[in-house]
Amino acid sequence: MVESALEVRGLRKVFTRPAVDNLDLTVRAGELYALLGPNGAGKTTTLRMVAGLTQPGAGSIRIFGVDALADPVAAKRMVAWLPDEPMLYDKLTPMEYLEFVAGLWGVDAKSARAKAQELLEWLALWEHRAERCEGFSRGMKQKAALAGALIHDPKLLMLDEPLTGLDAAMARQVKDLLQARVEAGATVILTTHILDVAERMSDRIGIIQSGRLLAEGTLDELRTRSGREGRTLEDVFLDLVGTDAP
Ligand SMILES: Nc1ncnc2c1ncn2[C@@H]1O[C@H](COP(=O)(O)OP(=O)(O)OP(=O)(O)O)[C@@H](O)[C@H]1O
Repeated sequence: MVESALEVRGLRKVFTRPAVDNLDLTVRAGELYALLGPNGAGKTTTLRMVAGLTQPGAGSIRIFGVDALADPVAAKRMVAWLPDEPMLYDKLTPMEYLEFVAGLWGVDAKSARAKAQELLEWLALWEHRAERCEGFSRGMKQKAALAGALIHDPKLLMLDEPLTGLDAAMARQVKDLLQARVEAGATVILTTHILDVAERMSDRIGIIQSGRLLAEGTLDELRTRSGREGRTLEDVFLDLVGTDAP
């Protein structure tokens, strides 16, 4: 049986209204899972609960079998979370930033430097390794933050809108890196409003609306479910959620 990277059951979070409402999700180990939904559907809130950044009102979260609510420290060691507007220590160079983050995770200095070099090369930041991040473009900062999220080799990587605001070349670098992580055995969950990206990159897709799961499966399974064989993910998505833009 394939081990689940993530099992969310009956997850609930209420602010003034329910943002996540009795949500079930299953993400298999080693897949790239796209979590889609209209604005305000509850995607970020869900992933923030999985990352241990906000407490659910009800429900359970298991990460590689570990109960994330009962044992948050063990769960967090396996997880990386990249928000849509990540925070960077601007006064540091990317190399210093990565060494700093690696230190927080207890990665030894030699492995940290090797890993940092590998990530910065992947993301075309190696030639900027000695420059302070404060002079970086938004896309370069986003890539440096992604490298920081990967420095401890998380088994489960969750990214909120990782490609938004990136030009074509930078988006390609990030997509290639994520795909390489999946090929190396990691599990990736990303949210995106760019449905072409979800269509091309993901193994499976979950669509949520008003905090509830509308559908989950491969693109073909979603097509069959919505009676839209041969159609694009955009057609299927709009059918399932109604006319809301993604
Ligand atoms: N800290 C908060 N306080 C109050 N309401 C919140 C808070 N965070 C999120 N919400 C509300 O919860 C709902 C779900 O928001 P969330 O950010 O999870 O949606 P999303 O699917 O990620 O949306 P988007 O695609 O626009 O980023 C929204 O109605 C939002 O206004």
